[in-house]
Amino acid sequence: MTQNPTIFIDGEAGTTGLEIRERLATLPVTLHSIDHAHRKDPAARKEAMAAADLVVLCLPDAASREAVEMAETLGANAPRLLDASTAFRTAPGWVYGFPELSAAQAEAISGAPRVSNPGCYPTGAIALLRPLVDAGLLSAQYPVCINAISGYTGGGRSMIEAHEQEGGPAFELYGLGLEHKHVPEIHLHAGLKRRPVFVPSVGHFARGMIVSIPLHLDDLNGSVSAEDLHTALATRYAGQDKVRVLNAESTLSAEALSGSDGMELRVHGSPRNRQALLTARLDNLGKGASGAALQNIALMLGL
Ligand SMILES: NC(=O)C1=CN([C@@H]2O[C@H](COP(=O)(O)OP(=O)(O)OC[C@H]3O[C@@H](n4cnc5c(N)ncnc54)[C@H](OP(=O)(O)O)[C@@H]3O)[C@@H](O)[C@H]2O)C=CC1
Ligand SMILES: CC(=O)N[C@@H](CCC(=O)OP(=O)(O)O)C(=O)O
Repeated sequence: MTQNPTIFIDGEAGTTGLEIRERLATLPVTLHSIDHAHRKDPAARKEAMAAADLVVLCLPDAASREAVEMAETLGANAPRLLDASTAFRTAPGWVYGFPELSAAQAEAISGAPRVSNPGCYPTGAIALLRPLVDAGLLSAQYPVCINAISGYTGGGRSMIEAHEQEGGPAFELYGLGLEHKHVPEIHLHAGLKRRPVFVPSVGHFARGMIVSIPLHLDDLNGSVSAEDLHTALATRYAGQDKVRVLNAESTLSAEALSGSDGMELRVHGSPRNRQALLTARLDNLGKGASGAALQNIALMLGL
């Protein structure tokens, strides 16, 4: 009988780490944990890395970079890495962990030594934009503007405490310097040549997310209709179980997919006014983080 692969989650006690640990119960893997008191002890972490086939990093960016350096010191015994932080999502040598990105991406992830798990907002934005750029419907030079709202769990432990203990704001825009850490990732993996404007916001609800992108149809390539955009998305994601392309709605609630690892894409529009609105709805902790991590773990370990 062959042994189950061993996984170590560095940052297991954090928001993302805990969610991944819960989901791992559905896979034939052995989880190697370290005592909570030693969770930041370099020697204990290095030992756990050496014992693992795959290390999942659920750490802040700086700690993630240090963890990668630590894994490198193991030389030939270095485990494969899946990083949940923002640190390596546009870095050379890392494969972007969005299996639905293109026909070849799932295979690239399954063979990669280092995979970066996508950000929550980029998951929605890239899923909407990339197939339209690839199909030639949306020019890579289009001045894309992306609006998004997230549940407060997206801000990790400190934001969760602020909302649950002090009662956070009902709704707030942030990232108003237009330099949010997710913009480079969206810019690169959506295939855009022009840097998109990204306006995130957070609401006083735990989990859920909507990413929305308005488009002027007359500024797209050719005489494109909202239906053409829907068809391009439906064709790209046909047969995918996590990403579904659905019909337009008149209202969308951000919390509807809370607890799910799926994502819903829609194209809304006014044919009369030649305007469209692309939307992606997901759980920021599901397909936006831990659900995607589980897909990548299963691909990397051939499970
Ligand atoms: N929340 C979300 O929606 C998403 C988060 N992510 C990414 O996942 C990563 C973790 O985020 P999140 O889970 O929300 O954050 P949390 O703050 O909830 O958790 C981070 C965890 O890492 C631990 N930690 C911090 N520094 C070190 C260190 N030097 N060595 C070992 N452990 C350390 C923390 O311990 P302690 O609390 O004791 O300091 C904590 O357990 C981030 O990079 C984030 O960008 C990715 C997708 C979505
Ligand atoms: C609401 C909120 O604060 N969201 C976070 C994004 C979620 C996150 O930190 O995770 P990833 O970068 O790994 O996706 C933010 O805007 O910084």
